[in-house]
Amino acid sequence: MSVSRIIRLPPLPSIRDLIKLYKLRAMKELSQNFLMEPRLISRIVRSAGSFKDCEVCEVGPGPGNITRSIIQNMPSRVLIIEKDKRFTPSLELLAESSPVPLELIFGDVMNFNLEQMFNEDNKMEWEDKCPQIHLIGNLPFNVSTPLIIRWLKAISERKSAWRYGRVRMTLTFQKEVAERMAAPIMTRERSRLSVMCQNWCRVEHKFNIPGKITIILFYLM
Ligand SMILES: C[S@@+](CC[C@H](N)C(=O)[O-])C[C@H]1O[C@@H](n2cnc3c(N)ncnc32)[C@H](O)[C@@H]1O
Repeated sequence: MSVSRIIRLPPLPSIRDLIKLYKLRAMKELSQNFLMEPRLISRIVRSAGSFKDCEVCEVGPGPGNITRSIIQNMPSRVLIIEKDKRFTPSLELLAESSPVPLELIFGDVMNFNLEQMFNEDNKMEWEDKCPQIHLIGNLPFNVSTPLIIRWLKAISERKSAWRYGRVRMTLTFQKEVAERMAAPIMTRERSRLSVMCQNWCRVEHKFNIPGKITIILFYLM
């Protein structure tokens, strides 16, 4: 007998319907832009690897489209950090129907310390295997680059989420920025950003999304 590896969510209105119902227009001034294609969303989540029994923290869930797919991949717990309170009803609805604990935090991820956010039982020694914790997010470009620089500093100090060990991250970046992050030595794209990222992480370019977005998985060295 084959066992399904995807959790089925109870029937929920589609994200498209929720956006209409709660008038969640993407605000261009906040660089908001929602991914609507289910196959693309599930490809992003799959590219992060297995979430089974992991604590997953998603930054910038918006109406919750990536969040739904994360939940379906059987994590032990999901934390979401969102700046824009307009998404409250849509995210609360998802939290109510989620078969795994889903905790909403409203705030700016740039001011957020992930030091106490995860289960102490998931803590690993740095040299040991990666902990069952994953960070994921499709953030606006004006946030994702300063955020990764901030997180690289936290990694170097083994602070914030990296107090729990070599926590993996799957994030989206503007294509040109991603190319610089992943650039091998002696290439045109090689830059200070390449050195900073690759000093601390194994940078894996996963795939490009039409519209100049690139998915990058960071494994820590
Ligand atoms: C590009 S949209 C992506 C929405 C959704 N995850 C998707 O992929 O369709 C970025 C999301 O990040 C949120 N956001 C932007 N800046 C943020 C910040 N500093 N802290 C937390 N969330 C932020 C926005 O409100 C928005 O919901």
